[in-house]
Amino acid sequence: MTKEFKTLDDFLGTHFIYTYDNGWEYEWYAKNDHTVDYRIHGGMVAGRWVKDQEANIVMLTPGIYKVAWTEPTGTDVALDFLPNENKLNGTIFFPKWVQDHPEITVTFQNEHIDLMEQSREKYATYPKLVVPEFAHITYMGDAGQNNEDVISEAPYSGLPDEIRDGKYFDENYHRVNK
Ligand SMILES: C=Cc1ccc(O)cc1
Repeated sequence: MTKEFKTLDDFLGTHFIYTYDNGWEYEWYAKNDHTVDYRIHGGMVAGRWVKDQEANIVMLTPGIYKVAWTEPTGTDVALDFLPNENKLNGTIFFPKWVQDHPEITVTFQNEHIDLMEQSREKYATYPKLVVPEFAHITYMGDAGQNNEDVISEAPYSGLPDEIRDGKYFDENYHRVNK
């Protein structure tokens, strides 16, 4: 993808893969102006995936976007995307229990919201683990808004490469071999 990002509409519907400087690899989709989907390929909670997370999404100035949300786990996230420079800055604020029991969160969260809410009550919130990192964007795709094929299955080894190699989506940004 080579377009220059100027407006909020340029950002909405964009699908990203990026690697944080700490090595954590994330895949994230601006599904619409208030919703995000994502999949985690590397890092403390690799294997986790989420659809239809409500988020606040704004353009700060042409081509620079801020996204923030709070999760059922109690994890808070703030991302600043500079897609024209292939980079972003993200800060993740993990409650202590996610650091202590990451395996509880490594699932398709949408089917386990009750477990996330029970766990955030049962275990410790503090001290939080704050992870502020820059990331390098390794893939950008124009998926269009509300495309349910973008994040539609659990992460697996090699998936980011399939996407980057153009083997995962067809010309209409639908998943191949579905
Ligand atoms: C905890 C979720 C999350 C999703 C995307 C990202 O870049 C950082 C955190």
